[in-house]
Amino acid sequence: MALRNLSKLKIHKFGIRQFSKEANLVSVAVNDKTGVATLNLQRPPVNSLNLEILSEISSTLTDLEKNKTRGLILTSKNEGIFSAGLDIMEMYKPDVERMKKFWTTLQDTWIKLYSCSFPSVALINGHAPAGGCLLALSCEYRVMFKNCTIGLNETQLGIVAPQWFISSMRNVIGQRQTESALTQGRMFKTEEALSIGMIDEVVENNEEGVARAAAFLKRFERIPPMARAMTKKYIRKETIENMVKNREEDLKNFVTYGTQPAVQEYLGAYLQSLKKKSKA
Ligand SMILES: CCCCCCCC/C=C\CC(=O)SCCNC(=O)CCNC(=O)[C@H](O)C(C)(C)COP(=O)(O)OP(=O)(O)OC[C@H]1O[C@@H](n2cnc3c(N)ncnc32)[C@H](O)[C@@H]1OP(=O)(O)O
Repeated sequence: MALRNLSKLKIHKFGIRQFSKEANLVSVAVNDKTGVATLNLQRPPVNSLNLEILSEISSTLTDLEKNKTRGLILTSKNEGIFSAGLDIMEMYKPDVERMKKFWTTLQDTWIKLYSCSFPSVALINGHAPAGGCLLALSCEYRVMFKNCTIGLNETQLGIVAPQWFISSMRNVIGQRQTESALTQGRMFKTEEALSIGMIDEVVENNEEGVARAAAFLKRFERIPPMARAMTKKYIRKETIENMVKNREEDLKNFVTYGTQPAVQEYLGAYLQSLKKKSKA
């Protein structure tokens, strides 16, 4: 078994090892035979990404890296919603200190996921707008349920996706499709996402999704992990370096832009529309 730091793991029945740490907004199960970790997002109702869940994702990624995980399946416990993206409550009428911590943690999480040495698959078992789409795009492969939507819809909310969100999409679907998608804030249905290469496979249900994700990860079984990881690092280097170089400025922009009255008004109206929809 390639896993190290076993003090953090406890062995469960059926050959699944589970992190024993008190993480309640995510759960992690590591398959004892394959070394593949499944990271479940579990913040009902919609897995919106607030400071706490991002901190848990971030620390879990650190643990997986230390434990020499052989692969990651990132998915949701709430079938029907992969993640509703950033928790708008973190941006609406914010406490600026928390807002800064929130954004810094999002940056850290993205850096860890985007640059992780192990292969990663997003099993998108529900809608994946905005920040949810970012998480999926940061993985190396995407398997998605039918009848869901995915995309960076920020412009529809009156906000602007940061450069590193844009690069994450451009690196998957190319410049032209990204420009068209982002300027419209377009959400793609599963089949549309497949046709432009935003996702790689469509599945009917969780069982099939897990099998397809595992099949992708199995491709690397005979590839020396070091060579694989270094190759990924070289390919993603420029995108990561650009983000890291500009992260202070990115944080400043987020706070300056996010606290502007016009942006707050848009966010408030958007929150209202979401709440009205859920009450209708
Ligand atoms: C501040 C400006 C800074 C500038 C740069 C910032 C760049 C930021 C980059 C990314 C931004 C984001 O990620 S913003 C989030 C964008 N997300 C969305 O637009 C998705 C919104 N949600 C939905 O479309 C739907 O909820 C869903 C399709 C994901 C699920 O639909 P469903 O019908 O199942 O659920 P409800 O719509 O009834 O929602 C239930 C419940 O959750 C609340 N909710 C939903 N999404 C969010 C969210 N992202 N943040 C906070 N809260 C959310 C919704 O209001 C309902 O609440 P109530 O039960 O209280 O009514």
